[in-house]
Amino acid sequence: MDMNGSTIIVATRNKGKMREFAHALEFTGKSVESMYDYPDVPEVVEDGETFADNARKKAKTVGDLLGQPVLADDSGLCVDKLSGDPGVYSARYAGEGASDADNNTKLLAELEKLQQGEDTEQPLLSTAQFVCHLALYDPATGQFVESSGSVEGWITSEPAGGGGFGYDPLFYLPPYEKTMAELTIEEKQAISHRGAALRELVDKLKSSTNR
Ligand SMILES: O=c1nc[nH]c2c1ncn2[C@H]1C[C@H](O)[C@@H](COP(=O)(O)OP(=O)(O)OP(=O)(O)O)O1
Ligand SMILES: [Mg+2]
Repeated sequence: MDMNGSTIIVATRNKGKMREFAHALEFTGKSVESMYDYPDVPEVVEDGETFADNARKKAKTVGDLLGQPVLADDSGLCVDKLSGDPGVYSARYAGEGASDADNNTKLLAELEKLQQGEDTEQPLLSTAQFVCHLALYDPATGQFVESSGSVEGWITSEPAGGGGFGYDPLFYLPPYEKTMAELTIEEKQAISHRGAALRELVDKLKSSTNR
């Protein structure tokens, strides 16, 4: 994969993801661009059945349009007591155009419904995983380089923290006794699904260019 350009284009409009990519890719010395730098690129319909399908679709659609390598991230939250929901529907769990706050409210409502009738009220409602799939697509070759990562935690009924984005305030990490939203960006990067996927992708790119 030819990544010798001076920019890395990420096919996202999520400002929380953008912050994390800019931070994680700072070491490359390249500028990290998002779809806010390419306002004419249309929204890609995320109709895949898996995170991988959606990540590939976003990278390929935007990469073919711009004629440059493009990185895409498809990610979400899989909650065990909800049989893996919201999964690939995480961004629109509370409906099309839902805000993070709307989605968080919906998630707690669904889990609290399941708790009705239980006499013990405890804040940790279910185990859950954040999952991230990355796809880097080069239109010059039609090739993809892909990676993925996940992190295990609990959904808490007591939201906390102002960092991160999305479901982070509800994602409790017992080893830290904190939610993901209470971690610094460095701490989140070190343990998160996206951090793990990014490290795997960078390793793959390094070993392919050193061959
Ligand atoms: O680290 C995370 N911390 C908290 N929440 C997260 C995280 N990572 C993904 N999530 C949630 C946010 C959104 O509800 C969905 C991603 O949906 P996803 O389609 O991949 O992203 P998006 O629509 O926000 O932006 P875009 O498609 O332009 O990259 O999962
Ligand atoms: Mg999306």
